[in-house]
Amino acid sequence: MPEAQARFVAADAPAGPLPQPHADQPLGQFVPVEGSVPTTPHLAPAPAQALTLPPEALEAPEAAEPVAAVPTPREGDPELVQHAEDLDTRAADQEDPQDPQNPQDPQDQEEMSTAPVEDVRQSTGPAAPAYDDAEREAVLKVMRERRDIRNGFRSDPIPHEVLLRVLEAAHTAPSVGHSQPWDFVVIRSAETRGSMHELAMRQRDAYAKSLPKGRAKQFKELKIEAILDTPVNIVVTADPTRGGRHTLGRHTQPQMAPYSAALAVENLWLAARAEGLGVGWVSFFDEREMVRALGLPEHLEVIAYLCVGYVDEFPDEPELMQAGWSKRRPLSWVVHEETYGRRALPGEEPHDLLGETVAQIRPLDAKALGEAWERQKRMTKPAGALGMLEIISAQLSGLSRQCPPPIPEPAAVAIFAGDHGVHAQGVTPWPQEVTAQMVANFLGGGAVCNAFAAQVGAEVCVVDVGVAADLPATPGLLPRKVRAGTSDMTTGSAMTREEAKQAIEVGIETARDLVAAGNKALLTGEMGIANTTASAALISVFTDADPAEVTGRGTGINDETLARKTEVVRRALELHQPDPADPIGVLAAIGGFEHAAIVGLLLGGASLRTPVILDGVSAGAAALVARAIAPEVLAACIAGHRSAEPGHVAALNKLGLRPLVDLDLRLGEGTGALLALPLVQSTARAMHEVATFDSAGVTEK
Ligand SMILES: Cc1cc2ncn([C@H]3O[C@H](COP(=O)(O)O)[C@@H](O)[C@H]3O)c2cc1C
Ligand SMILES: O=C(O)c1cccnc1
Repeated sequence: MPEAQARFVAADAPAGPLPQPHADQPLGQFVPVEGSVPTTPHLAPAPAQALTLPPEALEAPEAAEPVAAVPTPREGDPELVQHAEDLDTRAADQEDPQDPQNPQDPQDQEEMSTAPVEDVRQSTGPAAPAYDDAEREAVLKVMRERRDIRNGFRSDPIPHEVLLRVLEAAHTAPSVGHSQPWDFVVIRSAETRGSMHELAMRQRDAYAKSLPKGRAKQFKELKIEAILDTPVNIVVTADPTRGGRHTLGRHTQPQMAPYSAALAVENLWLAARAEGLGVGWVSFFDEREMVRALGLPEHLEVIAYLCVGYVDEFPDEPELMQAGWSKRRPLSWVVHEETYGRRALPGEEPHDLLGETVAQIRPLDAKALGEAWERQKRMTKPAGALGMLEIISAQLSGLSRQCPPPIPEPAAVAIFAGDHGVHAQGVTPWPQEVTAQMVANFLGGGAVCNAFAAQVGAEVCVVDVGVAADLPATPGLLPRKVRAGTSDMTTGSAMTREEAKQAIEVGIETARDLVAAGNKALLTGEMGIANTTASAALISVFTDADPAEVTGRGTGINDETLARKTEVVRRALELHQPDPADPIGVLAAIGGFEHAAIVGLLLGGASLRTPVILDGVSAGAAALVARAIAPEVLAACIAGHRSAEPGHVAALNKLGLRPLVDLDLRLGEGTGALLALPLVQSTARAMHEVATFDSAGVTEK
């Protein structure tokens, strides 16, 4: 039996002392038949009892919280998120007076600073005093509790003196060369607000049309402006000519004028919060259209259109977070020590992104898993009738620690693109330029993955992790090139170990970005002419299969080229003698940048407890590498489909993953994963929507 799919076997009880697997009741258990993936479910009669995982794949219920020490949340401070573990939970305290990292007086602060400071004037006497605790807390509180408000405005008028204080606060903002480039146009007339509302509605529609379906559904539920609901609207403009041509600090950075005006907006916003006034910043405007509609001088830039009014309440969290549109990024993701990429919070050692990610990967949660099996039993259907999909829904529950699990929508496919030095060995009939050309095609919406993504409502995110050609900046393209293609693995290492790690980190960061942006499922995709050669080499190492068994026809090659490709794989393995116990070494020797990035996407997804649907042979190869780095990564992995490449079958068998779709696809790009997405979503939806025998009054047998 493949190792990992043995995870999903029948057991007596979902929680408590972990039961032994029932060898004779393999519901949904994936049993490979003579080394090939079965095309029909090998389902035994449905067991009456719950299904669960073997002990090693389970996390004891009491250990459901992260093991690593997480700073305790501070009451009334829901917003700060320092570490990834907190992404979905609560914040940590930065200003705990007991915390030696947060000194109270400047003397301590000096002691905490380890950086050598050169040429600093010798200080005499005490430094200027800080605010006292209550004052500082008030300042931090207003920043924490400022909200962008769209809902719950009241029509109560704003007294002049209140509005004046708010505008005065805005007017004290810092500005480039003290140019004070802002103006504030206070709009109260219903007619003007009506015409602004119309402009915004048009842009809202245009934006909605541009969204993937999975997102558009969510967006439809969102209120994006309160132009008509608020008694006062304020237009904040910037005059880029104010102060004359020699404005200090604007010489090389002309954008400093609008930045300054944006700081005035923030001041206004904070002061408004302190007055109990809600502010909503509407950015659904064509700026020039608004300038004309409001009759503003043409040389002004519009920085903000603000809706201001009293509110029923200030929500604890951003409205977009409450709506599941996005998540807050932890502070630890964004603070770098000395150089970009050396992430460390003050007082902490810089942490390694890969190590940190691996440390956060946990097995499926036993409690949620048990609840899922219980719920499956109570749903109005014969036990086990949803076959493999019951297993997936239980996996989603265990992964998210929630039953029913969140419906994995919206979803995004990350297509990692890279080129391959081994292309020089004549392993594919296609020229290398096709990689870059297909990237352009993905971005233009003309590839198969685009059609499938549109059909299932997923976002397409293209990442250049190693394309040979320089790619022009294009919306939707993430430029993350580690190097312009790997080296030829038959003559040396494809990548250095450092490059392989860098590409893994690209994948981790892609997972972080997509999950923080609100995606609830990630899909793997790739583009790289010759990458099936690297996939075959990786799979051979991790499955111990002979290159002849796992090297396939890729884009479609004749027997002669297949024989050459197989020999190329064999030669590379002989040259490097890769050691599967050193997965990053293997990846560096014979992998591709896109394989490494997929490894990172899998690890990143697992660390964020977000399901990752695997596509074809390159994803299978990458999953083998990821599993060798962190075995529990499989908790997040769902095999989307089975590709026609023989290596893919070997990889899935070794991983113990059973594919959801089996249609002889041999394309890549994420196409197989995209086709599987609705199946994964359906199973979660069933958990939410299907009635139980009790609730529907259906008699049980
Ligand atoms: C037009 C075209 C579109 C593709 N889309 C995905 N692939 C797929 O084929 C390539 C790997 O096959 P091999 O190892 O044989 O070169 C990868 O780019 C993979 O994504 C394509 C290949 C081509 C030619
Ligand atoms: O199935 C795949 O993943 C595949 C097959 C051929 C070429 N590229 C990818």
